[in-house]
Amino acid sequence: MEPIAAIATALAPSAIGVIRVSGEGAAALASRVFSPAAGKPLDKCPPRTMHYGTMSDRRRRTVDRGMAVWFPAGRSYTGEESAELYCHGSPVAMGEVLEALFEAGARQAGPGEFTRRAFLNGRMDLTSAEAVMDLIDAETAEAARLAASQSGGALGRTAQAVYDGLLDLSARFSAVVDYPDEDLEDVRPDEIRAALDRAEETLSALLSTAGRGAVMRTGVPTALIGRPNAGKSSLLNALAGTERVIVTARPGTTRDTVEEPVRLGDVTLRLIDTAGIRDAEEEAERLGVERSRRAAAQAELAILVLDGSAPWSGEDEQALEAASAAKRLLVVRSKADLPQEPGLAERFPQALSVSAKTGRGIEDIVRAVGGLFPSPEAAFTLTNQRQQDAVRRALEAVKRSRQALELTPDAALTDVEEAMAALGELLGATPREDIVEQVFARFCVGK
Ligand SMILES: Nc1nc2c(c(=O)[nH]1)N(C=O)[C@@H](CNc1ccc(C(=O)N[C@@H](CCC(=O)O)C(=O)O)cc1)CN2
Ligand SMILES: Nc1nc2c(ncn2[C@@H]2O[C@H](COP(=O)(O)OP(=O)(O)OP(=O)(O)O)[C@@H](O)[C@H]2O)c(=O)[nH]1
Ligand SMILES: [Mg+2]
Repeated sequence: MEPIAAIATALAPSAIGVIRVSGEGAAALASRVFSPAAGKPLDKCPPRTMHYGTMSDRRRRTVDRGMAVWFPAGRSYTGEESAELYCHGSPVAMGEVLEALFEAGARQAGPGEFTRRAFLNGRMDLTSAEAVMDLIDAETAEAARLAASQSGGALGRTAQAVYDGLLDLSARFSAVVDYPDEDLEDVRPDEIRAALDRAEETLSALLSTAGRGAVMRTGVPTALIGRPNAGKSSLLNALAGTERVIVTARPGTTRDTVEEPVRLGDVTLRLIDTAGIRDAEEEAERLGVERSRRAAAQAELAILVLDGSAPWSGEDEQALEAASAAKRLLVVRSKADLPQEPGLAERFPQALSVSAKTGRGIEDIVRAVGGLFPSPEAAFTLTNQRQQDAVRRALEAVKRSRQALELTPDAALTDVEEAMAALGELLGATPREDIVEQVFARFCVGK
């Protein structure tokens, strides 16, 4: 394809900046802008080796000294002939080098265009391409790890295995339907049933993780809920390891919700400190309490903070109710360094006992959160709506096929093809051609 070029690194003064070129004649094109110090032009140097030299602008004046490499077609990221120039990370100098590349025949690459070419050249499926983008955008270490695994094809392989199973099924099916006179090994209904059940199982497992990917990308929205003075703000500070929010001995200190990302073990929480829940008289506090309830309702996790040194009260009751609106609930008894109120432990035997003051029990919270949000298997985690939609459609079609099988096998085949089309979308493959190809390859019809 036509050569494209772009600055691949951030446009900010930095130690090194990389310019990338990909497409037909990329090496020769880069050779007109980069001259190796050793004398031989870059495209005559061995590929995939680094060379030191000078970079020139449009008028062949030296703008930088750096390194360059070229990759032959078939052995590069995009699959096309490519080159990379390693300049000093000066936005201005790199802009000049890029202009020179344009003058030599490249055009500016669009967003994601290198990866799109890698996909078009069959070097990765669509889920891997998406994972490359997810990795770059990852805000949490966990999300980065997931994306790295998926960019290597973990999710794609799972979807591909389901696709291959359905392809095999429909290929046999089609052969029977299209060539009824040929002596073909018949497709046994129980085999079909088993194959469809396997597909359904895997697709269900995939769908059950939907949403988890999105939560992980930015962290788990987590509301700290409790009555005034329970110790919510102190707990946030203890978990964050800094005095992020105001703590005072006066009940009703926190009014507005305050959010702070906190990494606990493998999981990043977006901790939301909230106003203590009670029947507030003053308007600002009342509005604050409303926000607390809303934060809990929208949270993936609520941490209910009960003052371990004080008896259960009606306000705790209200807080428990508010916290229960979250998807998950973790109960903690605070102020473990003070004499404890025995009634609370009886009422909530599972509650963790923590002290923001001494740090006792904080490790238990980290462990509990890790248990609530275990690192999902990359092969089964859908990270976006597109993937979710495609898998949901595939699953529905497989279920329909399973039902149709008992009555109208022809309809069952149509549904299998629909499931494949949905998975094909997920992977970026095209099913129809594959089916035809397999029918002839595997069954030698017409021999
Ligand atoms: N310098 C540089 N670093 C980079 C990239 C890049 O394009 N250039 N990448 C771009 O995003 C990422 C790495 N991805 C890459 C994937 C494949 C190949 C590649 O050349 N593959 C060949 C050779 C494999 C081998 O030697 O075993 C191939 O698959 O045939 C390069 C980078 C991150 N780091
Ligand atoms: N001894 C002891 N005191 C604590 C602990 N945690 C909080 N406190 C005290 O309890 C009081 C209230 O703490 P906060 O963290 O402000 O409580 P809160 O739940 O945020 O209260 P509001 O913002 O009013 O809803 C303060 O005087 C804290 O010093 C603890 O672990 N041990
Ligand atoms: Mg507070």
